[in-house]
Amino acid sequence: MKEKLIIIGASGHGKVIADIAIKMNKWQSIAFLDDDEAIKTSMGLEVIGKTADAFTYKDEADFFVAIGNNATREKVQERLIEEELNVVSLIHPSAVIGIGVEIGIGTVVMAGVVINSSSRIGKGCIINTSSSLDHDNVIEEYVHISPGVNIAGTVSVGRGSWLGIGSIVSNNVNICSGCKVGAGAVVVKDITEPGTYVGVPVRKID
Ligand SMILES: CC(=O)SCCNC(=O)CCNC(=O)[C@H](O)C(C)(C)COP(=O)(O)OP(=O)(O)OC[C@H]1O[C@@H](n2cnc3c(N)ncnc32)[C@H](O)[C@@H]1OP(=O)(O)O
Repeated sequence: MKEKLIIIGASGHGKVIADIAIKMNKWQSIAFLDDDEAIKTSMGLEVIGKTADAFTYKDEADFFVAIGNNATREKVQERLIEEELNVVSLIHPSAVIGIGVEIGIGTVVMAGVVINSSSRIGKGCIINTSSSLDHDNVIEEYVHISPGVNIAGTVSVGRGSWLGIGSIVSNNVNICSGCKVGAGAVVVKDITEPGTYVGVPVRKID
C-alpha cells in the first residue's frame, strides 16, 4: 500500500468514494484525476490531472476508479491493471462483511452494506449504500448494486449488470450479464437474456 490514493473521477460518485477512503484512514493524502478541466477541487481535495496522468503516478500512489458507468469503469480499470498500477478496494467502516466473503480489486462496499457469508464479489463492482447481499452470492465483475437493493441467498449477477435502486432479487435466482434492472423491480425468476427489466415481477422493456 502507498501513502497516496488517487481517485479517478471527481463527480458525485467520486465524492462518496473519497469520503469512504478518508474514513478508512489508510492514506496520508488523497487526490482526484478527472478529464473535466473545469473541476479543480472536489470535497476539498485537489484534482491533479486527467485520467491519462495516472501512469505518471504509478510508483507513488494507489488507485481507485470512481466512474459509475459499468462499461467505462471496466475500460479504465482494466487499463490500469494492464499497466500494473496498484488498484485497491474500498470498504466503508460501517459495512458488515461475513466470513468467507471475497471482494475483488477496485470494488467499493459503501456505508451500511451487509454481505453475508461465502459470497464472492468480483473486481470493479459498486456495492452501493445500504444494500444487502445474502449468503453464497456470486456477483461478477463490474456489476453495480444500487442503494437499498436486497439480494437473497445463492443469487448470481452476471458481468456488467446493474441492479437499480431498491430492487429485490429472490433466492436461487441467476441474472445474466448485460442486464439493467429498474428501480424498485422484483426479480423472482432467472433472467437469461440481456436487456432492461422493470416492474413487480419484472418484465423486459428493451
Ligand atoms: C447513488 C445513485 O444515484 S446510484 C443510481 C441509482 N439509480 C437507479 O437505480 C436508476 C434505475 N433506473 C431505472 O429504473 C430506469 O428507469 C431504467 C434503466 C429501468 C430504464 O430507463 P430507460 O431505458 O431510460 O427507460 P424510460 O425512462 O424511457 O422508461 C421506459 C418505460 O418503462 C417505465 N419504467 C422505467 N423505469 C421503471 C421502473 N423502475 N419501474 C417501472 N417502470 C419503469 C417508464 O415509465 C416507461 O414507461 P412508458 O413507456 O409506459 O412511459
